[in-house]
Amino acid sequence: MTTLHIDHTSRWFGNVVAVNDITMDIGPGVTGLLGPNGAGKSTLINMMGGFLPPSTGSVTLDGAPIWRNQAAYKEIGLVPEREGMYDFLTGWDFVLANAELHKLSDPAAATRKALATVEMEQAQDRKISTYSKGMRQRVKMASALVHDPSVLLLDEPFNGMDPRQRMQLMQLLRQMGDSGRTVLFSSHILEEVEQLASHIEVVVAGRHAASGDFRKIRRLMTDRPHRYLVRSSDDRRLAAALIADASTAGIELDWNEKALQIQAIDFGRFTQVLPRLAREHGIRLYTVSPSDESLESVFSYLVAA
Ligand SMILES: Nc1ncnc2c1ncn2[C@@H]1O[C@H](COP(=O)(O)OP(=O)(O)OP(=O)(O)O)[C@@H](O)[C@H]1O
Repeated sequence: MTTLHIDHTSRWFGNVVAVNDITMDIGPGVTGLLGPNGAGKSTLINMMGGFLPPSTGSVTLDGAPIWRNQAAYKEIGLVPEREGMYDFLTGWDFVLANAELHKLSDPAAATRKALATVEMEQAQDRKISTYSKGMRQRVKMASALVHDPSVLLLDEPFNGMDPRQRMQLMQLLRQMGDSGRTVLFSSHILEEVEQLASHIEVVVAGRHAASGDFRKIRRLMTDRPHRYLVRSSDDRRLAAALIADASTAGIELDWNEKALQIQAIDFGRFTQVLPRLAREHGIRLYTVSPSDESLESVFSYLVAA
C-alpha cells in the first residue's frame, strides 16, 4: 500500500493562504485533483512531492513525513506544470540526469526503460528545443518515472495537449493506476477528470470542497440551485406565476438587464414549468439563459454545501 495522508495541512506564502486546513487520503489507483485556477492544487502537489514543507499540519507517505525524507523521495515521481526544461539537452540526457541524481545502479538501463514507457525512443536523441508540447510532457513523465516510483504526481498534465496525446497519456496513467501505483493528477476540467479518475478530490480557494467518485461529484454540481436570466413579454406576470411554484426559490427584477433573475432549486422541474406557465398566461419568452454557469460559481456552491 502506498497512501499519501494530508492531515489538517495549511500552506501560506506571506499573506496568501494557498492551502487552508486540508485533510485527505490518496491511495492506489488514479485520483483527480479538481479545482479552478488558484485553488491551491500546485501547492498541494508540491507538498506531496516533497518540494515544499507545509506551514502547519502534516503530509506523509505511509505514515512517514515527506519533507526532507530521502526514503520517501525514492517512492515519488513528480511531473510539474511548468514548461521550463533544459532545452539544449536531448531527451535522453534529460532523463539520464535524473537517473543519476537518484544514484540508480544502472542509470542507462533505467533511462531506456522510462523513455520506452512513454514511447519516446525514436526522438530521444533530439534536442528538447525541437519537441512538441506533447513530447516535452512525455519526457518530463519519463524523467519522473525513471526511478520506478510507486507514487506519481502530475500537475495539469493535459494542458495544451491535442486529443491524441491526451488519449495516450490517459491510457498510460490508467495502466499505472491498474498496476497498483498511486497516481494523482490535477486539472480544472471536470470532463477530463471524469474520464480518467476513479476518485475525485475537489479543492476551491485553498479549501477541500468535496470528494467521491465522478457520479457523486457530477450530482453535487448539477443538483445545485441554478440562476437564470429570463426576458419575456410580461416579466411581472411571469414572476407572479413562477413564485407560486416549488421549483423556484427567489425572483428579482433586474433593472439593468431589464429581465428577471430567477433562482431555481429544482432544475428538472423548472425547465418544464417555465414554458408551461408562459403558455398558460399567454406570455412570450424572449431569453432564458443560465447566469451562473462559470466553473467558479459551481465550485463556490460546493464549498458552501
Ligand atoms: N510561491 C508563491 N508565492 C506567493 N503566492 C503563491 C506562491 N505559490 C502559490 N501562491 C498563491 O497561492 C494560491 C494557490 O496557488 P496554486 O498555484 O497552488 O493554485 P492552483 O490551483 O495550482 O492554480 P493554477 O492551476 O492556476 O496553478 C494562489 O493565490 C497563488 O497566487
